Amino acid sequence: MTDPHLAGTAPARALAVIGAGSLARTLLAGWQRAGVPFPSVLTVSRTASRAAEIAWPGVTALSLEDDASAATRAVRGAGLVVVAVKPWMLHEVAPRIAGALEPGAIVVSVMAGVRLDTLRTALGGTNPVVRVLPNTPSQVNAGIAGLAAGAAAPADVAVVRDLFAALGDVIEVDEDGLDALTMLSGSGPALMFLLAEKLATAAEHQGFAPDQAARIARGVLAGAGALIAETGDDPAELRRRITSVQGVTHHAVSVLEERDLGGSVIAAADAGLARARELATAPAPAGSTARPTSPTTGETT
Ligand SMILES: NC(=O)C1=CN([C@@H]2O[C@H](COP(=O)(O)OP(=O)(O)OC[C@H]3O[C@@H](n4cnc5c(N)ncnc54)[C@H](OP(=O)(O)O)[C@@H]3O)[C@@H](O)[C@H]2O)C=CC1
Ligand SMILES: O=C(O)[C@@H]1CCC=N1
Repeated sequence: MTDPHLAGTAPARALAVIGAGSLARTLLAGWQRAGVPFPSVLTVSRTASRAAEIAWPGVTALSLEDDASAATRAVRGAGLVVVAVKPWMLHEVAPRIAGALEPGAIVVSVMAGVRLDTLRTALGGTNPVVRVLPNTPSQVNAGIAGLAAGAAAPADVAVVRDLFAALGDVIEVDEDGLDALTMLSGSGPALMFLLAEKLATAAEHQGFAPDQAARIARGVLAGAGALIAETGDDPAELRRRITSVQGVTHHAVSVLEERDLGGSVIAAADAGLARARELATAPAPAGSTARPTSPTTGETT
């Protein structure tokens, strides 16, 4: 009889997460919040300090620093394996897990850019592999994820779809669509947070104390998000309701339009798409082992 931890629906499967960084923690927090009852959850990080950060109740956190065979141990007995390391770490992770994957275990890659062909080859070519591109609001079950199924069997795709549906919306696309979604929905929350940061800076520029400026920015972003989520109304319509003829909003928005906000966002989307495509083959960027590298762009590593 098939071990129930290796087959069936997502909640029935033992889960291994390779990587314990920002996205791994986001996903685990979202699944815990949604009450997805995995029979067991193991994570693997490079360092013991990172493992300590994710050793939550119900999570066994292993590290390569403590145990060089941690990745192999984690995937043995797992019916679901989520690979959540930086794209340029795949070459180091794949040899550790390829030979240890259980027959039929579904591998979910959340790595930006890395193509299904590359993943299948690196992992030995026998396990089903599905790519998913989640975002950090998944932590509060308000995420949006792209899913590219490739050649995976419909039953396996359904398991992965259900898993990410617990974290929010799931859009099924081909791999080119997934590369585009990497910036649009994967990085999208960062654009919104950047806008909130700029709003706080503008508030300070106009004389508000830093704590008041932060409250203003947070309140505006949270309030606008709640309004669009709860009403389901079109963002253009919600904006119109704020914009009086020749009023304050009209004047403020005109400044952004004159400076081509729309063109800037399209250019940002194009730059993100180009980088996602580059990540398919790119080596690690310089300084990528130290984190954070930049207070301006705020990379995690
Ligand atoms: N952050 C986001 O919003 C999104 C990220 N992604 C993708 O998710 C992936 C992870 O991103 P993110 O979580 O932000 O990155 P982080 O740098 O925060 O996390 C990467 C994790 O990988 C671990 N790691 C590195 N090498 C190994 C190894 N050989 N074996 C096991 N674990 C290892 C690191 O361990 P240690 O900390 O100990 O070094 C760290 O815990 C990336 O591929 C990214 O493209 C996709 C969508 C959104
Ligand atoms: O910045 C990155 O590369 C990852 C993918 C999308 C969001 N974070």
